[in-house]
Amino acid sequence: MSQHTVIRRVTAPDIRAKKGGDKIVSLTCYHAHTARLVDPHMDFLLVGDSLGMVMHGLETTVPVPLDMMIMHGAAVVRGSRHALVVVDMPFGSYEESPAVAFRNAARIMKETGCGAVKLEGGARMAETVAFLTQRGIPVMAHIGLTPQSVNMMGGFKTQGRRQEEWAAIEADAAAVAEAGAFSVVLEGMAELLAAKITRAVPIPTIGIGASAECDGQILVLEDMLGLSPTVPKFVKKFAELGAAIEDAVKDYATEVRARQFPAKDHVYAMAKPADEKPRVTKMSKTKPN
Ligand SMILES: Nc1nc(=O)c2c([nH]1)NC[C@@H]1CN(c3ccc(C(=O)N[C@@H](CCC(=O)O)C(=O)O)cc3)CN21
Ligand SMILES: CC(C)C(=O)C(=O)O
Ligand SMILES: [Mg+2]
Repeated sequence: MSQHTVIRRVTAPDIRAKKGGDKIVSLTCYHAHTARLVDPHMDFLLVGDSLGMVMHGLETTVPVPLDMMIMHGAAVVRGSRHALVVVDMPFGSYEESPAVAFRNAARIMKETGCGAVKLEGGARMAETVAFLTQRGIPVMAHIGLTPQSVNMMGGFKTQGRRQEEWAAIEADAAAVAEAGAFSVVLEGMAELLAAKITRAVPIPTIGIGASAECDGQILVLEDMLGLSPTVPKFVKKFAELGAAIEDAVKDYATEVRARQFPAKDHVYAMAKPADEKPRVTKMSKTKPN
């Protein structure tokens, strides 16, 4: 074998094949440097439209433009090499018709190099899911709490906590599976409903606020790292990076004001007269990619 082992990226069919097997693990990822760190440990990376809220300070995902998804999607593809990259289709880029959805999904695939797209909606989007998958675009569906419908739901509200809501959500899951989605995100729904859907559909379910009964799990990276100012109840913080960043920033400010930084190690001396070649300054690398 050569020194550089060729790593084949995870594909949408690889994820599909995990139904009922090993857990599928994923996180959202919005840019290249976090992708590099997260990628080796994930089955897929989602460039979620939550990036509009998390990275750009928007109040909902509704205003997120297609170009924003493409710019961050391309960065995540460049920063990763193992995991499947899935890019969210933003509000307004796919609902109008299957043809519009195909045009925009194709742009996302061509301009980012991602391996699949995700869109929100169940039965009402099934025709579009079929249209895209029949034309070469793997689709992850997303049902339950669908944040792009926040203005119809009257807030980010947990779904399926009353039995009478179940039939419609179960029908959504069945419809996107039948239409050819390779997996489906179940967001913000009662545990018993997520369990029932996971048993019923032939494609893997990816839970967020939907219990451990799903075939896989996803969280927003910044939420589990402790970087988001507020998080939904379903988030567990695996680190407190917000506090760590604040500590580092305070230390920097203190040292600059105390004239302790920059110190000797951080400054350039004059070139010696004998030096002919101009010196090339390289940024130090912490880890080879
Ligand atoms: N940072 C971040 N994390 C997310 O998980 C996330 C986003 N942003 N933006 C897009 C959607 C919106 N999401 C949200 C946002 C808020 C709640 C929330 O406040 N839930 C309430 C329960 C509300 C109810 O059931 O009535 C909670 O207490 O957790 C849930 C999901 C999930 N997604
Ligand atoms: C929360 C996940 C599933 C998502 O759609 C996003 O981050 O936009
Ligand atoms: Mg999303």
